[in-house]
Amino acid sequence: MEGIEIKNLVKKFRKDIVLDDISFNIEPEKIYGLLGRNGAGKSTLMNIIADRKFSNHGSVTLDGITIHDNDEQLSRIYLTSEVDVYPDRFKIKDLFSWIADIYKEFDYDLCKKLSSEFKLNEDSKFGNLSTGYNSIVKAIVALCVPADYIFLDEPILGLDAKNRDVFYNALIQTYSDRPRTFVISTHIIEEIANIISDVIVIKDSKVLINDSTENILKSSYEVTGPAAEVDRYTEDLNIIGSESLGKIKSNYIFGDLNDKPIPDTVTISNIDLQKLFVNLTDRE
Ligand SMILES: Nc1ncnc2c1ncn2[C@@H]1O[C@H](COP(=O)(O)OP(=O)(O)OP(=O)(O)O)[C@@H](O)[C@H]1O
Repeated sequence: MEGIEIKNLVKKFRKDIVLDDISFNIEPEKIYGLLGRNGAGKSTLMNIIADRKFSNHGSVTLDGITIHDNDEQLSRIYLTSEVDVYPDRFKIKDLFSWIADIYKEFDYDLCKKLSSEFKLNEDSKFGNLSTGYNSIVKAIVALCVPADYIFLDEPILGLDAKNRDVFYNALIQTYSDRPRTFVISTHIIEEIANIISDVIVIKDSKVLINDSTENILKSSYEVTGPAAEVDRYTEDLNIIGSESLGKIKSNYIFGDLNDKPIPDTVTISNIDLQKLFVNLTDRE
């Protein structure tokens, strides 16, 4: 199989099972949103895929070959670090040249271009960067390394609205210039909904969803109307949440609608990814 294949992965911290026998694939040339509540296991999963943390069981392969202790396969995977791996005293411009020396095909031109778009002061020392600029430096590096599978762990943490826009545009541009896979974990779902081609949702230590954004949105509905009629229409459906305002009720559905005739008083509309996520991950 082409791409990253995660098979029967188990990760425990002492007795806590963070990832419970999960299996799924990450395909070439797609932009994934990796979603999950705080503590769901997104960072842990990305660190295992990048071979920085070990699993208790299971395997991760890239194009059918194990990534574990395999430098050749690992050179095709890049994960932005949540811990600060760069020396504090490094000036940003020296940091960029240093990284360009390590990665022979590092896109130095793009790096310089992004640095200017983000108005990054390359004379600053890494250790003195603000939270936002710390994220920006890591994101710039991630967009310029020559890897085929790039994992960005909360890349927009601390970025202001303008710089989040710069980041999204840079991502779209570099992807269209050189399609490769990006896996982005974030809590700001409404902003990436239009960028990601696919969505992975982790809940209760399992992969709840791994599907195209298009398919997911096509199967997500809000059914609104008088409570009794809404409940009657949706009784056989996969209700993931509901809201009421007086006698009017909305039931949120994920999955197929039934063939029953839709009552005149009931309206059905699609819901956005953010609303779907909140309802799906809110349930016990
Ligand atoms: N080194 C560790 N030792 C013990 N428990 C850990 C360790 N690392 C992570 N955990 C636990 O594993 C779970 C998953 O953590 P992880 O950081 O992967 O979640 P996340 O989905 O990235 O969360 P967030 O969105 O809050 O960043 C959490 O309950 C966390 O406390």
